[in-house]
Amino acid sequence: MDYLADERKKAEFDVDEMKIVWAGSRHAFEVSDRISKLVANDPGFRKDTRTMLARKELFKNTLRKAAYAWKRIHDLHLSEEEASRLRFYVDEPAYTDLHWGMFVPAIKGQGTDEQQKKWLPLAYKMQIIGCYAQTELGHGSNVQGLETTATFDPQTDEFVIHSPTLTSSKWWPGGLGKVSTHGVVYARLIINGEEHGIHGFIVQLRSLEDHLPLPGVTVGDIGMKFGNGAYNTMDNGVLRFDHVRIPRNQMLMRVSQVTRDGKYKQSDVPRQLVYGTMVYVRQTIVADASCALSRAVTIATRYSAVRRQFGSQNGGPETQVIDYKTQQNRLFPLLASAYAFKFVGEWLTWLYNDVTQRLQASDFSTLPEAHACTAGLKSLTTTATADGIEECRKLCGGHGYLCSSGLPELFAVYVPACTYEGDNTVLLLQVARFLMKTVSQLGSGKKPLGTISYMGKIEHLMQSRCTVQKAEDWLKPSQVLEAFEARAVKMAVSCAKNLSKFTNPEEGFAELSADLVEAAVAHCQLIVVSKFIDKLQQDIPGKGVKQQLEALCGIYYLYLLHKHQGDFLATSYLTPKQAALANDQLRALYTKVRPNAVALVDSFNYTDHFLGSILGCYDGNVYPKLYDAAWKDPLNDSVVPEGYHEYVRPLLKQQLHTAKL
Ligand SMILES: Cc1cc2nc3c(=O)[nH]c(=O)nc-3n(C[C@H](O)[C@H](O)[C@H](O)COP(=O)(O)OP(=O)(O)OC[C@H]3O[C@@H](n4cnc5c(N)ncnc54)[C@H](O)[C@@H]3O)c2cc1C
Repeated sequence: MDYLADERKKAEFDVDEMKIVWAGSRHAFEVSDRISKLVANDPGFRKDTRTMLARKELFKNTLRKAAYAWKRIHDLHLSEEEASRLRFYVDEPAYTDLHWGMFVPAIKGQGTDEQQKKWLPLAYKMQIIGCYAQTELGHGSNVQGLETTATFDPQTDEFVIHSPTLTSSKWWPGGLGKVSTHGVVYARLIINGEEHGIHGFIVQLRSLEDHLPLPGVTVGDIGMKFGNGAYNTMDNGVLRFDHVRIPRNQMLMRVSQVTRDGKYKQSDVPRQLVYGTMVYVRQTIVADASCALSRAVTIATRYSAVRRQFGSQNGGPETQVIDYKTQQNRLFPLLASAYAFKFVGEWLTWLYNDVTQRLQASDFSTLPEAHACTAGLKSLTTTATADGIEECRKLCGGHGYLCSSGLPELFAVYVPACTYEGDNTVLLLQVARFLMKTVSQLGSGKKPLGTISYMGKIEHLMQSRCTVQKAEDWLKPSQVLEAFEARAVKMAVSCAKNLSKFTNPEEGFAELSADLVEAAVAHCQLIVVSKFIDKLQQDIPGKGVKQQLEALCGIYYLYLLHKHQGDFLATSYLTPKQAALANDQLRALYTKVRPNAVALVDSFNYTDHFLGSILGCYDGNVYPKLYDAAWKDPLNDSVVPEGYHEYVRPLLKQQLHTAKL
């Protein structure tokens, strides 16, 4: 029986068409739909309660699943697109993620054609398994502080890779601890006693015969991480080198090279190419954010429609918690954010392709802007998603704290996204530097491009005032864009003015860094809002689909406007009355979205297998499932718990004796 059938009947739009919008195209929907069902119905991918497994068992289980996934991909002759969907739906953080997500892109982005020809076929066939070994015990964000050395030996035409200090130990690379045979290792290049900065080297770590570490290599796992199951399926590792020798041609030499006679030279390929890889990796992280958030929101929305508390009138049923305005005010902006992040992620994929094409034509004009924008969006979307998953847990009350809700695990797996591939605050500071540079160049005739082009309208934006007179005026895209642009410009200009008061700019940057981060956030929120609005300019078929997306877009920007109204008021763009009208419109949109909420999360098309949540199950039959699951807990495998007679009974006996009962 479908306990959410009545909710589904309320939908005012074509859910099947919305599924296609969410997937990106009909083709993408069909592939995703087919592969998600294939995974859900294959007993080899059964979801176990990972939290109940000890670490060794957990890891073994993950190895089995990842290997099984690999086998299925081969047996079924899946295309690369299908294979990547399969790995996604198997949903087990494993060495394969980093092999495909970091090791392969690093070789593609930084290896010469010859190096790619040699290493990529081995990596594609998984005859070697690779990790990405950059971070060390002593340094992560500050890459220039890495201490591992790669010293060129002209006698033997080799590099000697060495870890000179404890803090130079590689620390964190996923897949390194137990599985990888190779790594792209980042180290300081030294030739003839002279330093040439940090470079990547392909280093074999373990034997391809018996998988033992090669001489001079000390490697292991760094230990348990946050949560019990979660990211502990991954073998994040520690690695030390004791004068390990590798051939010269294993330095990744697309951008800079070391010749046979020990000369260091830049190749024809410009250094900026490395940014292309970063843009690629970060756009995948933004796509992951929309996925993780939509998953949490599905669980919280379905459960909020099932759960009833208070408000019974004349003996009727109690109120569904989704009908409380406070619940809507916490849940619907997250639902809207999931869609917003999806669309900005799609646009980032376009941006990556555009940047790649331009780079091939030696056009680097858009690269700094693309770099700042991917760094900022990675930061903005992962922070909002991590916070959003935790909010969804709270939206599910007590039951959200049970592992069977799927939310604790989702949170524990997701939250390191705020740290890996660049700490979110450090990334926002990079965006702020870019903003300050743009402001400083405004008078020079250099035209700001792409997502920063609004800075070209600085004179107008600095003077402009909001013209909203009634709540519905907040539905005009041009009005909304101007509000977000004016806020972003004014915050950036205010930072630039304050910075100019310092004689030492770096001192000023450090002192004002908290304000700079806020200006960067304002800029990034503008990007997300504008890409959502752009999406709505496209032809979107299907009854009511566009209207629902318009309502979600409105919720996204009006919620931000309400949350950050201090910014908008302080920059004098809005009056308090106009801010209040924005809030009135926001409430009206909640009412519009409410009957469609369950259908809007159905549009993500997640199987129960993928959701892994009793609270989020499609049929809404939550209570019997929770009750049954409780009895499967290992603690319930006998009536009297192990340890009771040993520890509790003697104490009890003692108490009974003293109390003379
Ligand atoms: C689950 C997980 C997987 C990972 N996988 C890999 C991997 O596969 N390969 C790999 O090489 N690495 C990996 N890492 C490491 C990761 O990339 C680093 O942890 C990350 O870059 C942050 O660096 P850090 O640890 O040095 O943090 P720190 O830079 O030490 O951050 C500590 C605090 O200092 C603040 N801070 C730092 N610098 C500044 C500044 N200039 N101004 C203001 N505040 C600052 C930060 O905001 C943060 O609050 C992984 C990490 C995790 C958690």
